[in-house]
Amino acid sequence: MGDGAVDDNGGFAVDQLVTPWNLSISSGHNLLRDPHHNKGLAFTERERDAHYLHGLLPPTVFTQELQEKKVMHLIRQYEVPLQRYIAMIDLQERNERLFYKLLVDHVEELLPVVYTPTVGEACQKFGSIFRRPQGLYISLKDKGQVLEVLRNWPQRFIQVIVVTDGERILGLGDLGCQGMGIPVGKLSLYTALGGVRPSACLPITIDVGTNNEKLLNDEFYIGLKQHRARGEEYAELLEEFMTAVKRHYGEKILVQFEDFANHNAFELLHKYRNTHLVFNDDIQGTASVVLAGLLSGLKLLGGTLSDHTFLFLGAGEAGTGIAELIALQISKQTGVNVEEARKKIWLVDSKGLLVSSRKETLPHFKLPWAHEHEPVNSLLDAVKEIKPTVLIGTSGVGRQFTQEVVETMSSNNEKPLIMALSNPTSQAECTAEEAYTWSQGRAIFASGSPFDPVTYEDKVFVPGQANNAYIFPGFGLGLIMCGATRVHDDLLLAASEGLASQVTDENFAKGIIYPPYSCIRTISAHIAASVAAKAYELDLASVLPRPNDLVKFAESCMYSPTYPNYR
Ligand SMILES: NC(=O)C1=CN([C@@H]2O[C@H](COP(=O)(O)OP(=O)(O)OC[C@H]3O[C@@H](n4cnc5c(N)ncnc54)[C@H](OP(=O)(O)O)[C@@H]3O)[C@@H](O)[C@H]2O)C=CC1
Ligand SMILES: CC(=O)C(=O)O
Ligand SMILES: [Mg+2]
Repeated sequence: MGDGAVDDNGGFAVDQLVTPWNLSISSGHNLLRDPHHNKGLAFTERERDAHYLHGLLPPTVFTQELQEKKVMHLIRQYEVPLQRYIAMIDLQERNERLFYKLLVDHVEELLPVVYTPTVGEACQKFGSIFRRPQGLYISLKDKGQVLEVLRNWPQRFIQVIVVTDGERILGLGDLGCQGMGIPVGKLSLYTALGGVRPSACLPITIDVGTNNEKLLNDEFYIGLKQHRARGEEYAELLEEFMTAVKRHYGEKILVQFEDFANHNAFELLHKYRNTHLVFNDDIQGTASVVLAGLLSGLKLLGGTLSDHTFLFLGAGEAGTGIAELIALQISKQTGVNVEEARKKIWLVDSKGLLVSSRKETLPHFKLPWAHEHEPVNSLLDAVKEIKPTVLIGTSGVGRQFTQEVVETMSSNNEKPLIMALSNPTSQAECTAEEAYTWSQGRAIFASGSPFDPVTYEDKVFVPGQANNAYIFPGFGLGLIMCGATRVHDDLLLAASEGLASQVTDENFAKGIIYPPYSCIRTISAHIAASVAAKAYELDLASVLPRPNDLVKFAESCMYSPTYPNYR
């Protein structure tokens, strides 16, 4: 340091270059600031001796259970969901294991906080609640250097990437760079619900601009202030990203595409499904969770899948993805070809029922569903014409299942199965209360975001939560633990069967078609085992020899958030 370099600005002149050095082994103050190793007041006396912590903490020593009780008490005092979300993110950044302990032990209470619906609001207000950056941002400015950007991430051993470009965040539309809340939230579920180690999870947002004018005009917007790149410019950045990911992390890195707009989502899945271990949660994970609900729902409805008629409101990623998996399952069960099986499934988009006379103007992913029929413009008319036994909402638009729609479903069916899958809660096609009331307590109902139980004529109805969060953590764990190299549709069917197998007679007696989230770790282990078993059968697994008991193996692979003892 030369003469004159020192001033009152922290000891350095403002224009002096300084090396941001750090110690490599955490101890003392650094240990308390390291969220991966920090235990806060739970450091024991011995650990405080060994790691120079005396004086840096108040003298009391808490158990992890007491810490957990204290933080839950604190979080419950916040009435505004976003405050709870911020408290949880703060905890994650301060003490990662305590964060996951809370999430594992209070999953039903905290899922709506770190995931839908609150994560939607967090993304909308991301700029104002943004504290420390989470996840990795790759923008158009990084073109030509994506590999170098990946190398900046502190962890080298990564097993799962969840990536978004922010264009279709839940049913909230284009939130650009603020969509980062989604990969962060999804990956915290990978750990809490599926047991994948947090250090092996990498949330990524690809910023190619946004077409959200409000964000473009917001001086505090954190992303690129330009309209979205399309066509070749977009494809080139994604190609560079996918190549760099495989080069840096190897063949078996799982890439989960999340909340891309459908014009890119189908293309990316199609392009990379034969070269990478990729999976689109909105198309495939949603399909698997809904099929599981239908498989278990048949116990209440009666008949086989092929005895039913399905009508969707929304013919995008979720709608056509679910429809295709149902058709595949019907085809496998009955031996009819998939084209024939599709005839039991109808979809309505923003312009009405998909019918053959619209074929000229439909994108490729809707074409298989343009059946022979007169044009039908409204959902209500479609319900009257098609007489579905199952009605599924994947439109991203709230309150489309009107009283008349639900009443028509109920007059055609003793037990109408109604799923309002759109997220967050504001976009649900109907509420649980509406479904039970308008069907006079006869509907079997599930929604994408959670609803509280409803009392109708003195009877309590517990709605199911048909959310891909049931599937992707266990599905990903299954792929990782057997070293799968590609995702095959049969693995999705296996995941559905794994989930459906976890619904108990006690659940059925209450009219529930999904098992409670409180058992999610066991459920995930069964899903993982079912997926891995299928991967071994299809020769897609590379971890050999095949473990005999795949459920036990899955459980043994799961991360535990209990504190370790430090030497
Ligand atoms: N519960 C869960 O696990 C999941 C829920 N979702 C939710 O599903 C919703 C849709 O997602 P996704 O499929 O990816 O979105 P897409 O944008 O791919 O598809 C939306 C579809 O809804 C149609 N639509 C929009 N408005 C209307 C309307 N007023 N009437 C009829 N149809 C309409 C669109 O029609 P058009 O094609 O004509 O534009 C399109 O076909 C989102 O809210 C998302 O949060 C998604 C994945 C998982
Ligand atoms: C749940 C989910 O993936 C979605 O709403 O997009
Ligand atoms: Mg999604």
